[in-house]
Order: sequence, then structure tokens, then C-alpha cells
Amino acid sequence: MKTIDELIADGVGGKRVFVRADLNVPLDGATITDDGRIRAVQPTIAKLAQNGAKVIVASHLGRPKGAPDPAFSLAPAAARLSELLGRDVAFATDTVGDRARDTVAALGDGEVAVLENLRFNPGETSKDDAERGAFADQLAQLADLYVGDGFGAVHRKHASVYDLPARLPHAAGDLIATEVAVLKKLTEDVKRPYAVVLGGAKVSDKLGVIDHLLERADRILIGGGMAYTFLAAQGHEVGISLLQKDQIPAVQEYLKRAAAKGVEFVLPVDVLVSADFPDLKTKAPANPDTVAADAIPADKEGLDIGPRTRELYASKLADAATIFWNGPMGVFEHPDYAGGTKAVAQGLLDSSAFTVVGGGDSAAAVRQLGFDENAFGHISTGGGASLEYLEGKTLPGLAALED
Ligand SMILES: Nc1ncnc2c1ncn2[C@@H]1O[C@H](COP(=O)(O)OP(=O)(O)OP(=O)(O)O)[C@@H](O)[C@H]1O
Ligand SMILES: O=C(O)[C@H](O)COP(=O)(O)O
Repeated sequence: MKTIDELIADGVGGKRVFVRADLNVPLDGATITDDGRIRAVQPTIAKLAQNGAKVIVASHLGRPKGAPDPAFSLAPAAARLSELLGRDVAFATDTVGDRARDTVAALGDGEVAVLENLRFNPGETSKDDAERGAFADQLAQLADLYVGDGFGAVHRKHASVYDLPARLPHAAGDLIATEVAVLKKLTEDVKRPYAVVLGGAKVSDKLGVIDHLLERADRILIGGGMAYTFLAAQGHEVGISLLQKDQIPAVQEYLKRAAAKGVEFVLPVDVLVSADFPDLKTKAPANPDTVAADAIPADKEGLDIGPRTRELYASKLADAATIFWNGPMGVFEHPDYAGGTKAVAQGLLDSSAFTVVGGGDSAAAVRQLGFDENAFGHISTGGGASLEYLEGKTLPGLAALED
């Protein structure tokens, strides 16, 4: 992969450089609740601007349905980027239309613009190569050079991630370079015991990594929305908890293989349940019940790991030499369900392991719960991306930068 410094050495002054970032930050209305992903890519943008490039920043935010939707606008992210850079940042209210073209045409050397959400266009995420290609052609008209630095999205075969770099001279940004260097260590000579903690809500995206981890990890701790598919696979009632029914046979197979290989699967022994998903806006008290993991009432959902599980997980992390953690243990955005995630974060810090936290929400959780992000070995901006990297999969957004 060409580095950004090599691209700069070739000359970026006066050139329009398209930076594919991952500005998919958590929002409360128009307020950014964690700006970690913007801070992570800001040095790349600043470096290009300092070297005289006309910088065009593009990203997705959330999962809009291929059409403009104000709830998913990147305007708040553009405003925050402007604060972080300490300079004006122009914002184009479309992605490839007149406003984007005009905004880019108005950029002076060393100036920065952000385009509106790439996913407002159906071509960005299309499974049809021609439709994606046509959108990439439109994006390519805006720029002379491409820098891939949206590590959180490199596992997506999307127009701006995969097709666009094939159309422009390209390089990898500093964030991607750092992420790959750290995660590579976990695929090579990992110090043991190697413990992996998996949670979160994007269950179907994440179950696949277990297949790979069974060959590498010594211990796999499961929490968050993931846990209920495992509990169901063991024959337990999970009520109205998050459940990936079609994955139950695969999970049963994982449990069998783990037992045969001596890989320890650690599942919740108790959980916090409620009949209602908590109100994340008002944060009104949720008054959950604590129940044994094999006694979840049929009309309730599990929303955090319970106190006995927190202790158990802390003990399973204490003597680890390497820990990779992806996905909150519960709905940490509500204080009544933040305890499990807090306990695991503390467990990482109390160990003397090399610790890697992966995922936009996991990283946000660590910061929102008051932990010092510098106390962890590495906080990755990629959730699904870091997991697929560890799986050894070819990631479209990295492959596209390679030649
Ligand atoms: N038991 C649960 N039921 C429902 N949602 C849950 C549960 N446990 C955790 N979550 C939710 O999971 C979400 C985070 O999951 P996600 O899989 O997106 O994490 P991530 O990998 O860190 O982030 P990303 O994939 O965005 O990089 C949080 O919003 C949290 O509220
Ligand atoms: O949050 C993430 O993991 C990345 O921004 C990718 O988002 P996606 O899962 O909606 O593609």
C-alpha cells in the first residue's frame, strides 16, 4: 500500500484529494455523543491540507435507505471537524450533485470540504457492480487523488470504499496504517492466554469471527446481544431478547468444537431483564430484574450481564496476556445497563494484558463511562472491520488500496 507520505512526496499541492473517512459517529439528535472517529481521521485531513491539497472528506453515517434523510446528515460531523481543525470546513448538502461540484470547485489550496452522507445515494451500497461503478464514476469526477482512511468501513464492498480507489491514484491514510499494524499483531505472535470478549448488537455480522477465534483464542467471553443466541443454543428460554434464530445450529457447532479443542466459552450466568427497552433520551429509571441466565421470563429481554457474570468475566480476564474486546455487554447508553460494560472495561485495565478495544460503540462506551482511552493498548475505530480483519478475510477497502 502506498502511504500518505509517499502520496504527499509525489505532490498533492493544488490537487483535489478525496478522503474516504468513517465519520459514522453516535448522535443524540444533532449532537455528537462521541467524536472519537472524527478525531482519529483528523490528522490525515490536516496533513493533506497543510501540504496544499484541496481536501474532500466523504463518509457514511448510519444506515439510511439510499435517499436523503435529515436524521443521518453529516452536517454535525462537518461542524465538529471544523472545530478540531481550527478552521472553516465547507459542507456540501449533496454528494455528487451541483452543490458538491460547486463546493469542490470553490475550494482553495489547503481548504477542506465535507460531502453529505454517501449512503443517501443507492449506488453507494448497491450489490450490483454496474450501479456501484456508475456512482463511483460520479465521485471520481470530483477528485484527482484518493486516500482511504475510513478503517471502520473497509469491510464493506461499497462504491466509495472499493470501486472509487480503482478509478484514481490512491494511498492509505495514517489511521488505516496504524489500525492494520496493531491488528496484525493479533493475527501473528499473540501472547497467551489470549482472551476475546464479544458483545454488541450486530450479531449476524459477528458470529463468523468465532469460527476463526476457535483456532486462536484460549477463552471466549460472550455478552451483549450476542449472548442470547448462545443461551438459546443451550436450550434456554431467552424471552424477547435479541436472537439470531437461524444461527443456533452454527452456535451449537461452535460450542461442540470449543469443548473438543479445549477453548473455554464463558457465557453469562445471570442477566438484567425488563419487559421494555429503556428510554435512551430521558434515561428514566428502568428498574430491571436480575435473573439467572437459564430463567429469563418469556415476556422479558436481556439488556445487560448481571453482577455474578461481571465478577466471573473479570476473573477470566485477570490472568490474560492478550485481550481483544468488541461490543458492549449491554445497552450501556442507559445507566441501569452500563454496569456490565464498565466491569469488562475495568477487567481489561486490571489485567496486565496487551488490550485492544474494537468498534465504534465499544470505543464510545469506554470514553462515555469515564475511562482514560490512553490506558488501553489500542482502541480501534472499526467494529465489524476489526473482526473481519482478525478473521483473515480479504477486506475490500484494504485490497482496493493495495496495488
Ligand atoms: N442485550 C442487548 N440488547 C440489545 N442491544 C444491545 C444489547 N447489548 C448491547 N446492545 C447494543 O449494542 C450496541 C453496540 O453494538 P455494535 O455491535 O454496533 O458495537 P461495535 O462493534 O462496538 O460498534 P460498530 O459496529 O458500530 O463499530 C449498543 O448500542 C448497545 O446498546
Ligand atoms: O459502525 C461501523 O461499524 C462502521 O461505520 C460501518 O457501518 P455499517 O455496519 O453500517 O456498514
